[in-house]
This record gives sequence, C-alpha cells and structure tokens, in this order.
Amino acid sequence: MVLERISILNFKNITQADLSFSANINCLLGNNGTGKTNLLDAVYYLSISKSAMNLTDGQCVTHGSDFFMVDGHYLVGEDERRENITCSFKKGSSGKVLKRNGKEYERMADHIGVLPIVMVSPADTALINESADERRRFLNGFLSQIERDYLGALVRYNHLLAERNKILKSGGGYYADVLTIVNVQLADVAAVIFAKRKEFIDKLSPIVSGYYRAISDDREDVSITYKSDLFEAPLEELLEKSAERDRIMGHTTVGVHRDDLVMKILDYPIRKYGSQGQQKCILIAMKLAQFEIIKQVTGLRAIMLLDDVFDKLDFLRVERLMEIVSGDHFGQIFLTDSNKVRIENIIRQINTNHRIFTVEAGDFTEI
Ligand SMILES: Nc1ncnc2c1ncn2[C@@H]1O[C@H](COP(=O)(O)OP(=O)(O)OP(=O)(O)O)[C@@H](O)[C@H]1O
Repeated sequence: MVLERISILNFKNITQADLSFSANINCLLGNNGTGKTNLLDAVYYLSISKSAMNLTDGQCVTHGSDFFMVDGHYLVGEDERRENITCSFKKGSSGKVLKRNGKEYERMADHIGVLPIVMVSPADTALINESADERRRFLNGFLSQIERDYLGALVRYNHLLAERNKILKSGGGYYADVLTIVNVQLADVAAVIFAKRKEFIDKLSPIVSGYYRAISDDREDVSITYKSDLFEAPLEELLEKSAERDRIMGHTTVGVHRDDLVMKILDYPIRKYGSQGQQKCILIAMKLAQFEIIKQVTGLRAIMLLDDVFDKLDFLRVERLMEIVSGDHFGQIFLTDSNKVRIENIIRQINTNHRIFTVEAGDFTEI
C-alpha cells in the first residue's frame, strides 16, 4: 500500500503542504519542533481517523484557524486500486467528516482496517513503563484493524462491565437475578475477546523474538506472553467465585479488562532489567511483528511510520533495522530524524528508492 501524495491545510503547525512520496523510503529531516511528527500524524489520521498523540480533533487545528483538512491519494493492494481519503474538521461543527472516494462514512469505525498503518513512536515506551491499560490499548488498536468483530465485542464488554459495576455499587433486592443475567452476557463476550487476544499473542510472540534477534544480531532473547484471568476458568465461573468480593469492592475484580502482556528479556521483566536501547528494540520488534500479522491477515503491506526511531539505538541496530524495513518484504516507510549525517549514511547503505524532505516551521522542502 502506498500513499502517493498528501495535501494538508491547517493541521497543527502545517498550514499548507502538498507532497508526493516515494513508494519506499521517505525521510523527514529537521530540528526539534519543526513538524516532522505532525506530518506522520496527518498520515495516521487518514488511516485511523484520529491523532496518534491522543489529541482531540480541535487540538489538531492550527492555532488561530478554525478547520483542518487532510487529503491522501493511495494505491492499495496487488492490483494497485486507487483510494482517496479526505478527513476534515471544522471547529464548532458536530464532528469530523471522513470521506472515501468522495463518499462520506456514516460510521468512522467502518474505515478502520481499510488502510492499515503501524507507527513506532517515542510515546511507545508507555507500553513498557506504564500500567496494563497501555498494553491493552495496543492490543485493542491492533486487533480492531484486522478483526472486524473485535471492536464490537469490546464496546459491548465495556458496556456490560459498566452495567455490572453499577449494580454492584447500588446493591438492592433485585441484585442477584440481574447480576446472573449480566454475568452470562459478560462471560460470552469476554470469551470472544480472550480467544482473539490469545490467538493474536500466540502469533505475535515468536515473530517479535525473531525480529528482536535480527535487530540485535542474535545477541539477546525476548518473550511476550499473555496474562489473563480467563486462563484459570471461563468468566462466568470466575464471576460466581468473586461475587462476594466484588460486592464488597463495588466493582468487577476479574475479567478481560485486567488482561496484560508480560515482556521479558533473557527471562527477566524488560521493564526492570532492560536497558533503554533494549526496551526500544523490543518495541520496534513488536511493531514489525504487527506489520507482519496485518500482512498475513489482510494481504496488505501497512504503511510504517518510524518517528525518532534511531534515538538510543547503537549503530549496528540502526543498520539492521534499516536493512529489514527497506527490504522487499516491507512497503512504504516514513521516518523522521534530526541528524542529517545519519540519514545520509542510512540512505547510502540501503540504496533504495527514497525521498528526503527537510522540515522547517511546518514547511517541507524536498532535497
Ligand atoms: N494546533 C497547533 N497549531 C500550531 N502549532 C502546533 C499545534 N500543535 C502543535 N504545534 C506545534 O508543532 C510543533 C511540534 O511539531 P512536531 O511534534 O511535529 O515536532 P518534530 O519535528 O517531530 O520535533 P522532535 O524532533 O522534537 O520530535 C511544536 O512547535 C508545536 O508547538
């Protein structure tokens, strides 16, 4: 899948840009705060219909303006089908408008997965250092791109969980009967989420360790495992067992809303024992594995956005990573860096079709 060109108006510090891209490597080169990540975010918007930085639509409008517009022209799949996606937002309106080939989507969720994308960003360290919420967010975002039913199951689970917690808090005479019904419904939908997460992590784990070894030149071994209450028993059984505790606590203490991913290096938790470079490496390996699985499931080569990916990596790892992503197996890559010499070295080394843009105060110039 290739983003051939993009037009941007009033997106963060990019007031106006019309850019054509290489089908292989696109480098954005500039000092801090110039707009490199903002361009990646505009590309991300076209695939996911929201910012990768957890910003609201309104926060993405250039200060002092009242709307933004991002328009992208793609070639998709083996048959190079043309797709045009436009995303626009006007302050004070009821919400953004997303169009595919001129036709407006009724539900944004229908667009997820049409143009798969994978982003590696400095904020990914939250996947290691923050709470399990972050790792579930990663799982959910990823599975929603490749599994049509997943997002629906997740929305239903969260709705039922909120219902159950409300009942637990309120107590009341009708409590037991209503709770039994909600338990059955919650358990059904939890089983779907658990099965999909398990299948996905079983696939992901060996691919992550493969890529990690490739980037680190076979020097270290890493593993990712799935942690869920549902390995013990089906949720209905667990909910029955925890009924008294849940009633006292006033919320549901078992279920897939507590799931986690356990990441280890040489059998020790990477959060405590991994160096910054090793942590970065496993995050990159996870994203490369994400690309791989999207390709297996959809047949599409996701666009890869590599934001500030070289920071903390030693020269060997940078070299290995670029060998991997510039190979035939991968597709279109966008990468940012502030180091011109490093980018020139990389481009010389990989010797593939590329474009380099310098970025200054939201302006892009091809060099
Ligand atoms: N809504 C907005 N309107 C105008 N400017 C904005 C808006 N949101 C963010 N910016 C500006 O965008 C700039 C940040 O751009 P970006 O994150 O793309 O930087 P970068 O080139 O990736 O830098 P770094 O190398 O530090 O990661 C900041 O100067 C910020 O003030």
